[in-house]
Amino acid sequence: MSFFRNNLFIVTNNHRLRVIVQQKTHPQEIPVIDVGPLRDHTPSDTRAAAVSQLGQTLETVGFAYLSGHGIPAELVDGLRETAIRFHDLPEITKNGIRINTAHRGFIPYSSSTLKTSTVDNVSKPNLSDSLMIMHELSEMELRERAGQPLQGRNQWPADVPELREMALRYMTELSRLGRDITIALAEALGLLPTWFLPHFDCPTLFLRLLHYPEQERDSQHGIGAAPHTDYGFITILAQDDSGGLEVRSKDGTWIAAPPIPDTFVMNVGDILSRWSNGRFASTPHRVINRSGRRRFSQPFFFDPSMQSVIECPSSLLHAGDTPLHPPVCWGDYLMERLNRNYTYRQADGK
Ligand SMILES: O=C(O)CCC(=O)C(=O)O
Ligand SMILES: [Fe+2]
Repeated sequence: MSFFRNNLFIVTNNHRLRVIVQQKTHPQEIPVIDVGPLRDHTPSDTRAAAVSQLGQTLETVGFAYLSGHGIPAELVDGLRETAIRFHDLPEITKNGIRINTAHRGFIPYSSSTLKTSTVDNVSKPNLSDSLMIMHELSEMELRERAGQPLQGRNQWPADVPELREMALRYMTELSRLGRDITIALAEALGLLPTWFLPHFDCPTLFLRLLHYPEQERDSQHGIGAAPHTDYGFITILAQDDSGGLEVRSKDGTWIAAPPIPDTFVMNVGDILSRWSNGRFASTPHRVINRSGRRRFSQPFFFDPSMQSVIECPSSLLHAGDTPLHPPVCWGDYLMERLNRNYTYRQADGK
């Protein structure tokens, strides 16, 4: 169908149907937004313009490239190189830090399937493996939060000791960026700039160091990441130069989101979409590694505190409207999804 929709047909004078293939490039679809002005919180015209551009893009596309973010390239590339050293370790070593019940550690192939995907009926596992790192807790926090979901120790690989410091620095820097964006999102919604902040007192952070194996370029078998939306608030992604990330546009076509140097790809997750009563779009995306080599990416998920109750602010509703969703506790919402999508959390291991 999309072939007929996307192309122009003309009947030539010898009655042959000629197809003028219209290369569907979408140069404007995922804009690059300079978030430099968002780092300074004092009101200014440039700040207001960046807030408005971010808001409009997230309402329509749900995805944006962020430039001017101030995160050193040396840190982004350094983390990727360190992640590659981890993925190069023997399988037996990586399996020594297999994912724990606090959702931290190595996730081998075939252990995550997006069964809760609202996009596709997905049953095949994703073709990737990864190291999952979450917010790091001090000894005191570990004691205080003992027994609570997702509050445990990260599992650091002893054979790549530099990974710990690098990943923690990366999470600190990206949390700073996440916070600046959170303030801007409140402003874009017409709320007080600080409106979301109390919900991020103990943010739920995920840094996933993903590796997609080499696949034949035109392989029909296996997809790196099946079409899905992210569960949470916002995702800030760095990817290597392989390409392969695709975003579903409103008309159903898949558009490429290739890497652009010195930018991150940012997208809205389901809980932000829900919080904004559907105003911000949680857009489906997928990964197909057609590069003919391994692909590495590092999504950072910036999410609320586990206890946070997500309820659409009444000022976002027009008179007489009711919210699209009832209030939900973020921690409950998240655990329901993790329990269904990760085989290691299921008693039968399936
Ligand atoms: O690897 C990528 O580029 C995207 C990964 C992704 O969509 C995810 O982990 O949710
Ligand atoms: Fe995703």
